[in-house]
Amino acid sequence: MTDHNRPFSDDERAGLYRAIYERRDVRSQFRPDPIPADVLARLLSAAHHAPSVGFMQPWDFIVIDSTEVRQTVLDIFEEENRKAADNYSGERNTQYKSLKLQGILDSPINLCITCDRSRGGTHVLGRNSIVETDLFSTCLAVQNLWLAARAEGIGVGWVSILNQQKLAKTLGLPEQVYPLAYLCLGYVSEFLDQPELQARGWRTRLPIEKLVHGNGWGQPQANPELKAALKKQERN
Ligand SMILES: Cc1cc2c(cc1C)N(C[C@H](O)[C@H](O)[C@H](O)COP(=O)(O)O)c1[nH]c(=O)[nH]c(=O)c1N2
Repeated sequence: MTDHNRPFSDDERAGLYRAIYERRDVRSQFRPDPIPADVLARLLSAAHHAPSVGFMQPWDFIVIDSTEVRQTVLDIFEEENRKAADNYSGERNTQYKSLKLQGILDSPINLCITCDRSRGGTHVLGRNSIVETDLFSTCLAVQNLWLAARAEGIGVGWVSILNQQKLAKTLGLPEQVYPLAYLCLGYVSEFLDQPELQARGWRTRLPIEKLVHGNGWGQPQANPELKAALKKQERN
């Protein structure tokens, strides 16, 4: 057996699940200390090893440390966030406005992960019927980076309350390049033990057994062993 085919040890497996369950979207707990270049390089490499349709690798990574650029993005956020608040009225509006939904200037690095929709030419293997597969692939790069960051003790916060055209212009993106994820990265004072939105009473995690169906939408999952095992998996 070659080395890379060896089974994961119990500790290795536990480490992977720990990163998955203890990963958090971070906005309030960033510390300003810089991320060393070799650590950032490991995160970017983890992202670059995500699966992609037809091995398209449609992503680019724009590493932003300029305060000026980050301030411009924060201004875009503030404008969009004011509009977003209008979706709620009464107590929910007050609650929405009390949420911190970005850490653009609190974090030392912002990272825009883009998707070049034309990479790989006019036809990419596997992207014949579902053209959005390039976007899906780029999301997987985001998740790889997010999990690797957690293992490195680095928090990541995704900021999507942004006008994409204004963001693209700020970053000088070519026409065919889509700003898929705007992320804030930095070491943190703590990782919360549950999603911040749940801790703040906005929304709770849905029970997994309600989300696992049988052989079609809405059909009950009949396997009692799976049902019992899912129940055991429930956590914050
Ligand atoms: C595509 C996308 C976009 C956003 C997010 C996530 C994703 C996947 N999330 C983070 C989101 O609120 C968070 O993931 C959930 O609340 C669950 O919390 P944990 O990630 O488990 O901590 C997020 N958070 C935030 O404060 N501002 C934002 O604009 C966004 N936007």
